[in-house]
Amino acid sequence: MDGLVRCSANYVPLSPISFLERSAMVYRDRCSIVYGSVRYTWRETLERCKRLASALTQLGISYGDVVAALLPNIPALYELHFGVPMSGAVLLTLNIRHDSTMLSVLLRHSEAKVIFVDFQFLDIALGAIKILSKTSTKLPSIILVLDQQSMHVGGAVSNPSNYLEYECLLAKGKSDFEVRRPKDEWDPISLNYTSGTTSSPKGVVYSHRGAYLNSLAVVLLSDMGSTPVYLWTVPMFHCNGWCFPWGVAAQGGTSICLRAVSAKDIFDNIAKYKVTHMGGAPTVLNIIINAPPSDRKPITWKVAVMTGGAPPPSQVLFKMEELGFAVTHAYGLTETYGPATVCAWKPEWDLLPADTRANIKARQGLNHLGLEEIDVKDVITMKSVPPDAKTVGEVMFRGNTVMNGYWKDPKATKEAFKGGWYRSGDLAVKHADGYIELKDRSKDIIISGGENISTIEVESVIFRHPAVLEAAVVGRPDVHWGETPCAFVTLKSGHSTTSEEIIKFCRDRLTHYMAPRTVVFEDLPKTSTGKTQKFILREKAKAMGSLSNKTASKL
Ligand SMILES: Nc1ncnc2c1ncn2[C@@H]1O[C@H](COP(=O)(O)OP(=O)(O)OP(=O)(O)O)[C@@H](O)[C@H]1O
Repeated sequence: MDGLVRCSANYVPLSPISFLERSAMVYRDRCSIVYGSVRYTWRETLERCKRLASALTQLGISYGDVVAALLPNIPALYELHFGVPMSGAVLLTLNIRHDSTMLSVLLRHSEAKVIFVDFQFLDIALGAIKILSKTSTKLPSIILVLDQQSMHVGGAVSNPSNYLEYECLLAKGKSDFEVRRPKDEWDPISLNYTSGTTSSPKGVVYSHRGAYLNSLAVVLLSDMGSTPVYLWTVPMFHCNGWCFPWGVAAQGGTSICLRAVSAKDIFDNIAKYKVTHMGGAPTVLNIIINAPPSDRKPITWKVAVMTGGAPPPSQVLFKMEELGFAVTHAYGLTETYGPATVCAWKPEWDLLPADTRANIKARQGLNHLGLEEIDVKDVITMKSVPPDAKTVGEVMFRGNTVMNGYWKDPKATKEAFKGGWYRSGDLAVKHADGYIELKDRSKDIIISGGENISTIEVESVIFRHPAVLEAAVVGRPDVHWGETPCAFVTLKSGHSTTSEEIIKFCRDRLTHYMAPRTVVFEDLPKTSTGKTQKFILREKAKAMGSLSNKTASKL
């Protein structure tokens, strides 16, 4: 249209940096971060983040450089979510459960210039740098985070090799540093490697714009008003803590940081700080509902919990509500900045029986406000599947909260966006109300005698058995059926059962071909983001050999 202009008065690149700047004005003397006896206000957090950004530029960090962090959920990691982008750089949050070899692969691939290392993980980081040094001369500089709080609690923490220490680095920075804003809102703000559940981790690039939009979307979908109290039970290294470091800042909330997560810590901190919001994969919910009575404290106000990252069994949702938590179910991938859908709750469902409500809530729902569209499509024709709750297709996403692409991997990026949609690799059905329900990851689905078996469906039935703590189902190769369902089950402490009983329990509730034919009792291997590593279980099932060789092929 004639006469209209895009200029600095009406167009500013979106960036979550502005959330912090605003909160430092609006909520200046309110508490931003609590970590044991450490406390900051929003004014102090802005000042510390500016000092951090300034100090990084003094180290030679500039636009587009990667700055890595190997830190648990402590204040430094929260500050890096702002300080690094304020220096123009890209934040890479590394999984603290990686070993030196994996870390060296990610540091090489990302070309990180600096790495912030928690004192607990220094040996792992040094191991990674040693491996890197065999093939590269460009090694990241280490900034050691000594963590004052753990020094108080744990006693001796030293800095033997005199690495530059985090607080000393901040002291060198200027508090009046002029923040480097993104030149374009599509500029990268962070780099997140996927969990590596199904293959090697892939480097996913988030933009300032996407981070801004997803942060506001998670605030809205979790009903977060101003000044929430957020308990950090989601790892900030996973999809930037589902965008909550930025989202909580937008609302001037207080972050309660935790170095590690246990049932006791969760209940104690909820009670002590009157927590209003938290999040976690279904494994975290499982920790809560199975907490020993001595660790529990009554929940007498609404604590909103967002769950996602893996399918939450309806039984787990049911028990959480019984304890008084208000659970929101979201679904997404690293490639969608974490949460991308929400099982948006409708008031009329409140009147339904509790188990029906839990079944409804176990569905993954529809796109949140920040995402343009989600669909379940036939991968060949790209047509939407009918909303019949039966036809399975692939979940696909389109919108402003889908990644920019994979870091230094144009081929994989092109492949992921084939057909104009981001292809998730997840299989789902669509219900009559449009809500989607995940059935499996395409790599996990079992095909037995030509029939598809949703492992999520079988697992949710096993979960209902009173002795079962956790369950994962994989395909066991079979000469006759192709595959048969094989369940790996962890029992609750003090409980016992048999394979036959679990099989019968499933056969009473599922069509026979879906019920497991093998049951193994053991602890499930997990990624640090709480996902079961099914590839390890598949290897175990493969090693067992075919059942049909040994028994008559009768389902
Ligand atoms: N609410 C949910 N319900 C069911 N599954 C979920 C939910 N949220 C996430 N997931 C699963 O987690 C996957 C995304 O995981 P993430 O991006 O952390 O890494 P990953 O896919 O496990 O790792 P990799 O791609 O390296 O194998 C989704 O594709 C989906 O299978």
